[in-house]
Amino acid sequence: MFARIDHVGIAVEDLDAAIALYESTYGMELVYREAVIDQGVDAVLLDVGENHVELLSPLGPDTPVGKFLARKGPGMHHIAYQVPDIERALADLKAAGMRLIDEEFRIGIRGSHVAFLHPASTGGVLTEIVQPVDH
Ligand SMILES: CC[C@@H](C(=O)O)C(=O)SCCNC(=O)CCNC(=O)[C@H](O)C(C)(C)COP(=O)(O)OP(=O)(O)OC[C@H]1O[C@@H](n2cnc3c(N)ncnc32)[C@H](O)[C@@H]1OP(=O)(O)O
Ligand SMILES: [Co+2]
Repeated sequence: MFARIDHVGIAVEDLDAAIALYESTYGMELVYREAVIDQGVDAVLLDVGENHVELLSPLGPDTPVGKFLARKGPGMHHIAYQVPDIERALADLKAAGMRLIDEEFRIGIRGSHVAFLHPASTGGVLTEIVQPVDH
């Protein structure tokens, strides 16, 4: 079902400080930045080979990442798998008994089509599926 890991999402308090760590210390290249209002985050993508690290800082306390930071502090927030057909993947995952947060895809970073599975049905890992769009 999953083609590959698309990105790992990491919740941070201070986006610019985190970018400095990943760029200067790890030598990763920042390739994209966007405030994704629908998800309540300011987000960046950094290249790691063919995959990405996605750094996320909340646009407010009552957002998924804002609540996560208040509860757990900074750290790994989600894993995202690439799928070739997100509507098909959502139907298959629902049929397999997975708890979907999103019954239909939403628009994620860089215009990608994204949807989340609830951590209660994934062994505690917030899981995103992503169908990238061509640029
Ligand atoms: C940049 C855009 C996009 C992309 O293109 O890549 C993104 O990645 S956006 C990323 C931010 N958006 C989201 O996370 C959307 C999906 N998340 C949600 O809808 C919610 O966060 C949630 C998972 C449904 C939880 O919301 P809520 O129930 O309101 O939060 P609580 O704080 O009450 O927690 C309930 C329950 O869930 C556990 N939890 C919460 N977040 C995570 C997490 N990231 N990983 C694992 N578990 C998580 C939390 O610990 C609670 O557990 P219990 O205490 O056992 O009930
Ligand atoms: Co993500």
